[in-house]
Amino acid sequence: MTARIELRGVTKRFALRGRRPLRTRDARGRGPRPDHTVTALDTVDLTVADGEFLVVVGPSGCGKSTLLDLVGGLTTPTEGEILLNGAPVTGPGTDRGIVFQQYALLPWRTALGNIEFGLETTGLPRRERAARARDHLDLVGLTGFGDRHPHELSGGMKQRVAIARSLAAGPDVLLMDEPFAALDAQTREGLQEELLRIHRRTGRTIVFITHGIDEAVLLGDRVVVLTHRPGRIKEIVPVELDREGTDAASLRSDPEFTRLTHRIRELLHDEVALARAREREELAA
Ligand SMILES: Nc1ncnc2c1ncn2[C@@H]1O[C@H](COP(=O)(O)OP(=O)(O)OP(=O)(O)O)[C@@H](O)[C@H]1O
Repeated sequence: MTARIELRGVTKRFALRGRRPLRTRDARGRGPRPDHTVTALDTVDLTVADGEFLVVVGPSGCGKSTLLDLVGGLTTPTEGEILLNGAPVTGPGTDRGIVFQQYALLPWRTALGNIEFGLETTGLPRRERAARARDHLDLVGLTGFGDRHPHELSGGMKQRVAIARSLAAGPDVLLMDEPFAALDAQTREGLQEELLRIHRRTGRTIVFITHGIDEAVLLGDRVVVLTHRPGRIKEIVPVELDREGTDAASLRSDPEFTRLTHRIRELLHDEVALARAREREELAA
């Protein structure tokens, strides 16, 4: 297995500036004591293989977005290190594309213009940029919509443009933070299939965050289940479904699909309850 991304003992703590300290217990349960930091992630070790589709699930506030931001170089670990292609991550780079829940498209630019935007810092000649943007518009199934502005596109189309923009810059890794969460169920299902197709065609490494257990099993080669905060790896569930030539509806009716969703739901159940209890404790403190 060639490692594309490696997290080694990654801990991330945030300072609670201008906020009441949390009252936390130490690892032995001693306390609670006032704590002026919040530990989002605690000693996370994780390797993502080249070309892998890795999905991360966990209760709200357990550090999923933090994990993605760290790999994206938008923030730095408090302890530990993150390697991309064997080299430490020191900041953002065109080798990683990020897609958020909100499309973050430029409203004054067309779909093609938005895709090209990601290429403007690459030094590619203009004509090549235009050709590459068009290829990626086709890749996400938006041929013919290149001249539309974001307000003329549906939510699903906007997210396709955002995915195309991220892919056009030729990243090794696509980081996706709940990219389909704001979409209606039908659009989401369409985009899930589209993303699987794109993954097959491009062989890119994808790290994908979701709250959807179905979505996790449908898309992931492995599903990482995080504990409640501070996020630690609770379990990594391998998904061995034969997706080749199978549509999402057939996959969903596969008994193995049901077994896997059940397993992940079980793993999450206690963590969600513990996360809620912690929220209540912190509010009351
Ligand atoms: N910049 C920051 N400053 C202080 N605390 C932060 C900061 N960013 C995140 N946190 C805290 O770190 C913890 C993890 O946040 P994060 O957004 O990574 O969780 P998440 O699992 O993505 O949550 P959700 O599922 O609700 O999106 C939370 O308690 C959050 O309040």
